[in-house]
Order: sequence, then C-alpha cells, then structure tokens
Amino acid sequence: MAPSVSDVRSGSAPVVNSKNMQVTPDDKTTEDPRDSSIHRAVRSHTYGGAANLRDVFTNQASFSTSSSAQSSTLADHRIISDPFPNQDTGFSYEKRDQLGLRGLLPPAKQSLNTQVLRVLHQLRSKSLPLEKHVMLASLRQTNTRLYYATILANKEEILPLIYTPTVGEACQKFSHIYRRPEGLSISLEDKGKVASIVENWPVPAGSPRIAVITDGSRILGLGDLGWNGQGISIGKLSLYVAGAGIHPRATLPIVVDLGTNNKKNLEDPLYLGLRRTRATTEEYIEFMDEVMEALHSRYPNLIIQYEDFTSENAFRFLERYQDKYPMFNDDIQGTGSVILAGFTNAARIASKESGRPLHDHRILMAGAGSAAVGVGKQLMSFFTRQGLSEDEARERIYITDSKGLVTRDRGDKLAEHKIFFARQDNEGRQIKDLAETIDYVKPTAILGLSTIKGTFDETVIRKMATLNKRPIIFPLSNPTDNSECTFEEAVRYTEGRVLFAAGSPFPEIEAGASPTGERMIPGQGNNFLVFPGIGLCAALCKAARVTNEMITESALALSDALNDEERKEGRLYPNTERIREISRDIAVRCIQMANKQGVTRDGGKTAAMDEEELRDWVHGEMWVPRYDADEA
Ligand SMILES: NC(=O)C1=CN([C@@H]2O[C@H](COP(=O)(O)OP(=O)(O)OC[C@H]3O[C@@H](n4cnc5c(N)ncnc54)[C@H](O)[C@@H]3O)[C@@H](O)[C@H]2O)C=CC1
Ligand SMILES: CC(=O)C(=O)O
Ligand SMILES: [Mg+2]
Repeated sequence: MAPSVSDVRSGSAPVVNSKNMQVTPDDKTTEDPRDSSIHRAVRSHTYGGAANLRDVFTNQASFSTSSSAQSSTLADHRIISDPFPNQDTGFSYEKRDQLGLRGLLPPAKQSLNTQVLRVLHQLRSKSLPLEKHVMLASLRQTNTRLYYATILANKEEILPLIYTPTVGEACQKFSHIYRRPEGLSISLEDKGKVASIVENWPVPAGSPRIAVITDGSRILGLGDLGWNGQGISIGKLSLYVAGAGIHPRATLPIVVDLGTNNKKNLEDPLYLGLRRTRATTEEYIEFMDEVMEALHSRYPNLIIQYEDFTSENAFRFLERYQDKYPMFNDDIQGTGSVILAGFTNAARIASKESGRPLHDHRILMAGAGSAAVGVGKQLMSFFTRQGLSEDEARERIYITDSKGLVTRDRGDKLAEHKIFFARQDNEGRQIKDLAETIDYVKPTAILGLSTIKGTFDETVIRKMATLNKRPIIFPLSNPTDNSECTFEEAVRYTEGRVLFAAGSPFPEIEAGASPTGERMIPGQGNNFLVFPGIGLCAALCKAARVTNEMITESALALSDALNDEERKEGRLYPNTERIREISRDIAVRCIQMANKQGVTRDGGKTAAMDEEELRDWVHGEMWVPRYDADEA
C-alpha cells in the first residue's frame, strides 16, 4: 500500500523554507579556480554535463559554455546522473526545456515531499535491513537531496538503517554490496604520493570541511574489517549532514588501507582492499603522518574525525595530532562526551530518589579499550564538578577487561591506556568475575564497552537492582548483537527501576507490558548525539584545534538540552527527532568555548556575537535539503 502524506512525519519536514547551501565548503580554498567555477555552476543550477564527481572536475570547461543553448542542451541533460543537482521528477517544465530534459523524465512534475513518499513506499516493501540500507545508499548516489529529505522526515525509521545497527552488517559485507566509489581510499601502496591522491579528490563544490577517517581495524564491536570500514566513514558523515546541516559536498569519507588481519576478507575474491596483513606500528606512524600532512596542506580548515581505529592506535594518533591539527577521536572523546551527558542526567534522578550525594556515585565499566577509557576520563569531570579532586574522581571509576578488574598488581603487562584507571587500592585482591566485582565495588552505575553480548546477564543486573533504588545500566557496545544486555532484560530484572541507555536503538516498552505500568523509553547513548555538533562548531569557527574543554562543553550542552517534556517521559537524552536543535546548541556552546580558548580562526566573527545572535547564525548556516523554490 502506498504511504499517505501523513506517513511522512513532520518535525524537520523534508522541504522547508530555509536557505539552501550554508555550511558550505571552505570559502578560502574555493579560490581554487576549479572549485569556484563548479561551485557557481552548482549554485545557479546551470550544468555542464558531468556524469559523476570526477567528471564534474574534468568537464568543468563546459560550465563556461553552458549559457550557449546549443551546447548546453547536448550536455546538460546529464544533470539527472549527478546526485547533487539531480531533482528527477522535481524539475519544473521550464527547467526541463532549458536543460533538454523533455522526454527523459516521466511527464508528471512532483515535489520533493511526494518523492519522499515514493522512497518510503519502496523502502517499506523490503523486509531486510541490509536491503533497505543498499536502497538508501543507491539513493544517496543518485539524488542527494532526496536522500537527506527522506532521512530528516523519518529519523527514527531511517537512522538505524544508515547507522547502527545496520551499518555494521553493511561494513561486514561492504565489498559485496559495493556499487560505485564514494569517498577517498588511500592505501599503503600510495606511500610517498599521498598528496597527489588527495589532489585527486574532485572538489565539486569547494573544499571539504569535515572528514571521517578510519583504518577499518575495529568497526563497532565487529573487529577488523579492513577496507570495508569505509562504510562507517560514509555512515558517520551522513549523520553530519542530517544531524548538523553540514553541506553534503563539504564531507569527505576516508578509509586508509594498511592491510587487514581478517582472514575471511583476505580469502574473499570480492574483497576490495589490499590483500596483505596489517602494517607494523612504524609503517603506520609514517603513513598516517603523511596522510595528515597531505590533508591539512590541501585543506587547512578540514576537521578530521578519527573513527574505529584499534584502541592502541586511537590513543596514539589522538596524542600525536590533537595539538597539531583540527581533529578529534570520536570513540574516545565523542563517546566520553555523550556518556558524561547521559550519566549526569541519570545520576541526578538516582540521587534525587535515593538521597545519595552526587559525588558518591561509583562507576564500574566492563571494557578497558578506547571507548571505556575515553568515557572514564570524561566522567571524571562529573566528580570534579561536585568538588572532588582529580585523584578522588579517578577513584570513583573502575574498569574491567577480559581478565577481570584492572589492577596495577594483576601480574600481566597492562596496555598503556589501561594504567590510568588500574586500581592500586585492591590490597592484592584480583577479581575475574563481573558479578563478584559488583559485590566488591558496589557500583551505582555499570557501563558496557566490552563488545561482548550478554556481559550484563541476569545475575549482574539483579545485583545492581539489589544495591540501588535506581540502578544505572548502560550497555553501550554496538551493534545491537554486541550489546551487553537488551532493554527488555534490564527492565525485567530490575522490575522497571533501571535508568537505561544503549549504544544501539532498542524498542520502547509499552505501558501494558511495562512492570511500572508506564511506557518506558530506552536512551540511545551513542556519540552521534554529539559529534555532529562538535564538527559543526569546528567547521563554522574554523577551529585550529578541537580542545578537551570543547569536548566537555559539548557534554554539558547535551545534558542541558533535555527539555521538561523529555524529563517527564523519563528520558536521559533528548529525543533524536530534535537532533538539529541539539547540534545547534552544542555548536553554540563549543564555539563559545573555542573563542575562550583562542582556537578560532574566523577573524573574530563569532566572538563578536552574543549567544542569541550566535544561535541564530549557526541555525542559518545549516544546510537544508530542498529543491529550488520554483521547482519544489
Ligand atoms: N555507544 C557508543 O557511542 C560507542 C560504543 N562503542 C562500542 O564500544 C565497544 C568497545 O570499543 P573499543 O573500546 O574501541 O574496543 P576494544 O576492543 O579496544 O575494547 C574492548 C575492551 O573490552 C574488554 N573485554 C572483553 N571481554 C570483556 C568482558 N567479558 N568483560 C569486560 N571487558 C571485556 C577487552 O579486554 C577490551 O579492553 C565497541 O563495541 C564499540 O561499538 C565505541 C564507541 C562509541
Ligand atoms: C558508535 C561508535 O562510534 C562505535 O560503536 O564505534
Ligand atoms: Mg566508533
């Protein structure tokens, strides 16, 4: 059955009367003549006949002749093959005449809204999430604006298809579902000539502003997927566009291919990455130095988000580059921010009901990788804000790994990143079992960043329910199949008292099925609630660095974003439907912090604005998918 107009949920309707192109490619580098001619052509919707991004670059000469009706008619019809300017049945009859599109399109002229209905109709006729993911990827590759209009009008339905959990399966099968290239692939074989590879990026509308880079070595909780990790860079950048209004053409997905240790991939004839095992640490460092230098020298304002590197390299490259380039690590810092926000909101509720002072919370983490340690470090600021010293704050946080509680005297050589939270007050006691560790620590909160499904089993959850009036339980590993427990399990074993957030989305529990008799909404504690706002901030104020203080500010802004209605509903995070508003508020607070720290490079523009002006300006800078007014 075809969906009705009312099926298209509003909120951020797909077609809105707002400016079209704002968080645009970097104005500085658009002085590149290739960029500016292309940018102008795209803006004015004249078109020189490029079939794809690369052609936009090579055919740019035809832009300058597009005023000639004769030559443009021959070339311009290919606009329907270029995803950004393509409007398909949305082209007005006048434009069809102008561009030689008569007869190449069905007779009907349809609005973007109606086109969204068709996408939903087709999407809902498919049963498997991966099929839906492939269909949406194909839409992104053929009609960018329709893709984003569909997402914005149907966030709850679409986000799990383009992001976790489905993006996990998509990455596992990325070489199989591959249709056409998207983003940059830079392989170890390009060593010594990475700058020329970066030069190859066709820059269809000026320079990119945000890049997401992965080496595919730890995709979600799925391990080493090699080149197939490109799917995560693409997925995260779709969220930048949908969630923060970054212009689609200002995004740059990158996979660096330094080999893979995934035997299945190496033996798969369809695998599209390098067929070699992973490079050594020395090779890694040299190569990444070259990549960062090449990206930064071509695009000095580019914000580079590191994603899903193994923990050792995640920490290594954050430390190596954070004071040199505008970059941040999403798994360490983005996750730290989002969990600090959710934990703060949960701890306030728990403390209000139990009378326990906020500074007296104790957090036990299952997991001691980049995500857990990043979260732990960010959570320390929760305690220091309650008046504790750094050491006292650190003592409130316990981490466990596959061998149990992490202690200094456990007898094994601890990875460097684990040492900070390794206990020294255990008096020689070593505990392997998580339930026993709970008896020892008596935590008010358990956070799962272990990648292991079922780590929070019935015994663990029931112990938390015995110890706490409102136990805080956050199984944060992705995708859903790796979650330490389900929402339903957490609710059942705590008789509905749990304060819950998970990395991947779980369904709500309706009032009739809930032990409390009230509808229960699970939180989604996922870094996608903050990284779009952090990146938006950095792009807009041309941040020279993404400082730790900016990251902490993003957490405070997210925590403050919860409104009264959401609090009444028992939410720990604001409703994802409001993601653009949330990103705007995060960006405003981060820009203010960036100005305070003197890391902006916008010539004092944002420093001169008061908060309201800044909020309006940031809002106005967000790109909204729409067709030209006369064609909508
Ligand atoms: N919700 C979110 O926004 C985010 C979630 N994550 C998730 O966090 C997970 C971990 O990521 P990384 O830290 O980078 O991975 P990692 O592989 O470096 O760390 C996993 C850690 O879990 C430990 N571990 C394994 N089995 C365990 C067990 N039974 N009990 C306790 N600890 C155990 C390992 O020893 C290791 O320290 C992934 O599943 C990822 O999807 C990561 C970033 C953001
Ligand atoms: C959400 C995310 O960044 C992860 O699971 O790795
Ligand atoms: Mg990640």
